[in-house]
Amino acid sequence: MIRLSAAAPASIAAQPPYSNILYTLLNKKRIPIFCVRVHTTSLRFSYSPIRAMAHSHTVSVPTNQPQSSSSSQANKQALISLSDKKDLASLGIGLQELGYTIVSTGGTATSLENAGVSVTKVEQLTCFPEMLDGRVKTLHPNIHGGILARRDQKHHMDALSTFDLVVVNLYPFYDKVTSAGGIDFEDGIENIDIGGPAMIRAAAKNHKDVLVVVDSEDYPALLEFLKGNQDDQQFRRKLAWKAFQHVASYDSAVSEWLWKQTAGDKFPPSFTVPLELKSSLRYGENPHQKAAFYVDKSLAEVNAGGIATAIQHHGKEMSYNNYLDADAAWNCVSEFKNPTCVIVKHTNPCGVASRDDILEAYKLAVKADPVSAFGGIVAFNVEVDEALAKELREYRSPTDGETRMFYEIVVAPSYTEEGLEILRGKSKNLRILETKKNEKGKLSLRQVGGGWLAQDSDDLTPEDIQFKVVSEKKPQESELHDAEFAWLCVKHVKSNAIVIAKNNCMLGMGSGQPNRRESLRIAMKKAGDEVKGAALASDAFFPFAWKDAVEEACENGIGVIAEPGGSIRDGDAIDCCNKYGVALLLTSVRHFKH
Ligand SMILES: NC(=O)c1ncn([C@@H]2O[C@H](COP(=O)(O)O)[C@@H](O)[C@H]2O)c1NC=O
Repeated sequence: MIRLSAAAPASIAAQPPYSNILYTLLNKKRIPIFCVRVHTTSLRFSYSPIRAMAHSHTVSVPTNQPQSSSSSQANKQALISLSDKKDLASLGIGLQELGYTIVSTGGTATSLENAGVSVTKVEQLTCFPEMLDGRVKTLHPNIHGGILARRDQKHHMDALSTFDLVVVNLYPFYDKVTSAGGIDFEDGIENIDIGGPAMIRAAAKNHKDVLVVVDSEDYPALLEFLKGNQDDQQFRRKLAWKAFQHVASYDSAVSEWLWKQTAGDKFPPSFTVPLELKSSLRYGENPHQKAAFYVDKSLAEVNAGGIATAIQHHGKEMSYNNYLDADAAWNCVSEFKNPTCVIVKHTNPCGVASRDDILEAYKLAVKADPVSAFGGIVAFNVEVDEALAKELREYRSPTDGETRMFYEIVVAPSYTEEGLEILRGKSKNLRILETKKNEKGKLSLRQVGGGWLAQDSDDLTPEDIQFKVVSEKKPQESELHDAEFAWLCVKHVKSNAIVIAKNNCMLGMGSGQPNRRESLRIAMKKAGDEVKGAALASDAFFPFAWKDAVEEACENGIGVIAEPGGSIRDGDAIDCCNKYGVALLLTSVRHFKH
C-alpha cells in the first residue's frame, strides 16, 4: 500500500471514476481517504480515521466499457438507482449500446450485471460503501456534485465526473403502507426514501444538462431521444416536471401516513392531495368549458371504492356531468341493504325502490317519475344479470307504454357475462360502469372560490338515528319503516329536500327549492294519490307549521312525518300533526345537501 501522491498516473486520473476519486483525494480533501494503491486495473484505498468505520476497498477499472458508435454519446454517464427494476435490463442494454457509462447502487448494479451490462458501483465514486443499512448510499458530494454541476461554469466542471442522465424510482412506500395487513411504524419509516428524492430533485433542477427519468414508461422515449442528435429542452423540462411531481406525490403520501401516526385531528393544519389524470373530458359542465378528470391518489382513497375507480365496460366516454350524476346515483344506492334501484337525474334521485326482486324494484323506480328517469343514470346495488339487463333493454316508459326507456349510464357492483352482452346491445353509447361500494368515514372536499371546504362525509343512516315519536299518534311498524326509507332517500336529495315514500318505494320528491313548502308541493304533485298514508321526510326542520308545509302535508293525507326538529316552532308542528292525527318523528339529525 502506498500513500497516493499528486504524481498519480495521469492516464488513470483522467478516467471516471478515478478523476473523481483523485480529485477528492488530492485537491479538495473532501473525505478522509488515507491510502490508495494504484494498479493497472484497480485502486485500493482505505479511509476514515474512525476505527469502527475503517475500510479497505478495491475499485475495479472498468476495462470493458463499450465505446459509443455515436460520438455525441461518448463519455456520457448515467446514474441508475431503482427499487422497481421493471425494464431495467432493456434500459441498461440500450444505454450501453449508446456508449453510456452506467453508475448504480447495489441491487440495481447487480440486476444490470446479471443482464450483461457493465456497471460502475456508486462506491467507486463516493469512496464510501453503503452505510447505515442503505440509509446512506448516494448522499455524497461526488454524486450530487456530478448531478448538479453547471456545464457553463468552469469551476463547477473542474475535475468533476458529471452525470448526463439520472434514472431513479423510489422505495415503494405507497405500496407498503397500503398493503393488506398494513405495515408497522418502524417498517414505514425505513421505507421512506431519502437518497432517491435527493437525486431526482437535483437532476430535475439541472435538467438543462441532466435528463431525469422516474417512470419506466418513459424508457423507450428516452432511448429514442438519446439516439437522436438533437437536443430538446421541452422534452427535458417535461421529464423534470414529472420528476418534481413524482417526489411531491411521494412526499404527500409520507406526510399523510405520518399525520395518521400522530393520532392528530382529522383536519391537519395543511395537507396535499395527489391527483392523477384519469382522462381529459370532451368538455366540462357546458361545451364551452374545457375539463379533465383526476383520480385522488391519497392513502385514504386506496380501495375506498367510488366512481373514480369504476371500470367502464362499454359505451361512450364519460362526460363531466356523467361523473357527477353517476357519483350521486352510486352514493345513494350503495346505502341500501336490500336489493335497490336508484335513478338519478341532475344529481338528484328521481326514483328509488327496494324489493327482494330487483326487476320489480327497477320498474317501481322508473314509475316514481318516468319523465325524469328518461335519459337518467340507473344504479343497482346488486349484480345485473340477464333478466335485469333484458328489462333495462326492453322496458317501455309508463308514460306512453311505447317508448323504450333510454339511459346514459348503468352502474352496478357486478355484471354477469350475459347481462353485459345484452346491455352492450342496447346502445353503443350506453356507459356501463362497474364499481365497488364506497367506504365510510372519508373526508369530503369541495371547492369554493379561493379555497376548499373539508368535512366528514355524511355517513349517518337510519340505523344510527333515533326516530323519536313526539305526536299523540304512534306510527305503526310499517309507517316507521316507510319513514326510515324516506329518510335514507332524502339525505341524497338537494336541499330543500322533501321525499314521500311508502312500501320501500319513493313516490315523489322535491329538491333544490329555496323554500321547503315549494319542495313539498313538487313532491306531493309527483306522488299524486299515493300520498295518502305515505311517509314524508324533510332534510331539515319546518320553520312554520300552520298554513305552511306541515299543515299542507297533513291536509293531503300524509300518514307520518320525519324531520330533524329543532325549530322554535316545533310545538306548532306537533300540535298540527295532533290535530290531523298524523304521526310526527323527530330525528335530531339534519341532512342538508347543498
Ligand atoms: N440513501 C441513499 O443514499 C439512497 N440512494 C438511493 N436510494 C434508493 O435506493 C433504491 C435502489 O437501491 P438498490 O439499487 O440497492 O436496489 C432506489 O429506490 C433509490 O431511490 C437510497 N435510499 C434511500 O434513501
